Parts: sequence; structure tokens; C-alpha cells
Amino acid sequence: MAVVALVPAAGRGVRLGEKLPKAFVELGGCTMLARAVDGLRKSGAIDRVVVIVPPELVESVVADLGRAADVDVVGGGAERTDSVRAGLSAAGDADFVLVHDAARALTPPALIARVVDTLRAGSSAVIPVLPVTDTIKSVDVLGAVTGTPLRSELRAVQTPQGFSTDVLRSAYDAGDVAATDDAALVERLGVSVQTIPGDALAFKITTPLDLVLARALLSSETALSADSQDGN
Ligand SMILES: Nc1ccn([C@@H]2O[C@H](COP(=O)(O)OP(=O)(O)OP(=O)(O)O)[C@@H](O)[C@H]2O)c(=O)n1
Ligand SMILES: C[C@](O)(CO)[C@H](O)COP(=O)(O)O
Repeated sequence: MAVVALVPAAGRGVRLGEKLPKAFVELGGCTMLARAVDGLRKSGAIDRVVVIVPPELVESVVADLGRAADVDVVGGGAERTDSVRAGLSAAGDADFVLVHDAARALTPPALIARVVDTLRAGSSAVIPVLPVTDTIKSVDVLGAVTGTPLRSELRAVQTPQGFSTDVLRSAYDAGDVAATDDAALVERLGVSVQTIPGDALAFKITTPLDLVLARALLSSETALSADSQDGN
């Protein structure tokens, strides 16, 4: 059963505020993108990787990462879902696809392997999650609180998110709907999405503070060699 990982890396990284598109920012001697691809390889669970990069960078990424036989490079789109859609069209006849943000560059390979194991065990859609530690409020456009969802029922969602390829293709074929993750599109089909424990190290590098944390973790071997963090 072949597994292809799609790595959306075509974002601009506006919130990070670096000069380069975020996936190409240096993190411990290589780019975030190269580190994310390395983690996928180290999981031992992935057959091929499709990286989705800003269209103007396709050529240079092909010359770099794309020389490896197990990596394909395609151009992305304006929204994350446009980029995933482009990657999906290059996934070929894979049985399973993982969608994994380049921005989650420190994701432990063991978490990636657990997502694939859960797919192989029969789930059609799998997402790693962590309990939420802050209280979450909903608010209206003026900032007034409209509700307080029960925290025990909330989870923070990470990547890689894993799917049977047919299921993810059906979700994307169902229309061009805005969504901040791929599982949301699958939920709209009525397909059950299974959660598994995520890992604190799979955090998304979004802001300058996240980048400081990622660089500090890379200089602290113990933090990164720990098996699992907070993944209950
Ligand atoms: N049009 C887009 C937007 C995002 N992504 C990718 O999706 C992942 C998660 O997105 P995010 O962390 O929000 O990255 P950016 O969109 O680059 O961040 P920002 O919103 O701050 O610009 C990243 O690996 C990003 O490169 C993508 O491939 N194509
Ligand atoms: C897919 C995701 O990483 C799950 O948490 C997240 O929704 C991506 O959101 P972003 O706004 O593109 O960072």
C-alpha cells in the first residue's frame, strides 16, 4: 500500500515576517522544507514526497530537493487548499496521502509513522491532536464574547493529516470551499475523522517567537530526542 506525503510549502510566511517565503527560512543549517522532508523520510513510512512551493521557486527546488528519486516538486496556489489540490494531482495512484505543513519542521518521525499505522489499521482519515490549554472564546465582529465552548471537547490540530487517497480526492472534488485544514473538507463528506495523540514538537512555526523556540530546541539535543511530548 503506497503512501505519498504532500508538503505544502507555498505560503509567504507573512506572520513570520522574514524576507524569504517561510519554508525557505534557515533552521539549524537547512531550510524548514528540507527538515520537514527529512522527518518524513526518517519515519520509514513514506514512499514518495510531493513538495508544493511558490511557482517562481519550482526550478530552484527541483535543482535542490527534486534531484532525489523520491521527491517531486510542483507549484502551489494562493490559498493552502489550492496548494494541496496541486499536490494531490501529482500523488498518482498512492493508496494513502499525508498532508504535512513544511512549517511543522520539527515533527517527530514517530508521529508520522503513527498516522500511517492508523491508516493501515483501517481509518480513512487521521489527524494528530493535542488538548487545548487556554480557554477559548467565540467573539463577534466588535470583539464581544458570544460563547465559551467546553474546553474538554476542544483539540488543537496538527499535521501530518492522513487520508485514503480516494477520500481526500472526493473531498477536494466536492467543491472549492474555504477550510483551514484538510480534515474539515473530509468532515463535510460525512466521513469519520479519527484523532490520535499529537506531539508538542509538531508545533507550527508561525510567528517570530515560534522560530526562536524551534532554533533553541535544535540546539538542545535532549528536547528533540525525547520520544513524545504532551501527546495524550
Ligand atoms: N498558499 C499557501 C499557503 C500556505 N501553504 C503552506 O501551508 C503550511 C501552513 O501554512 P502557514 O503556516 O499559515 O504558512 P503561511 O501561509 O506561509 O503563513 P502566513 O499566513 O503567516 O503567511 C505552510 O507550510 C505553508 O507554506 C501553502 O502551501 N500554500
Ligand atoms: C493545517 C493546520 O496546520 C492544522 O492546524 C492549520 O490549520 C494551517 O493553518 P494556517 O493558517 O495555514 O497556518
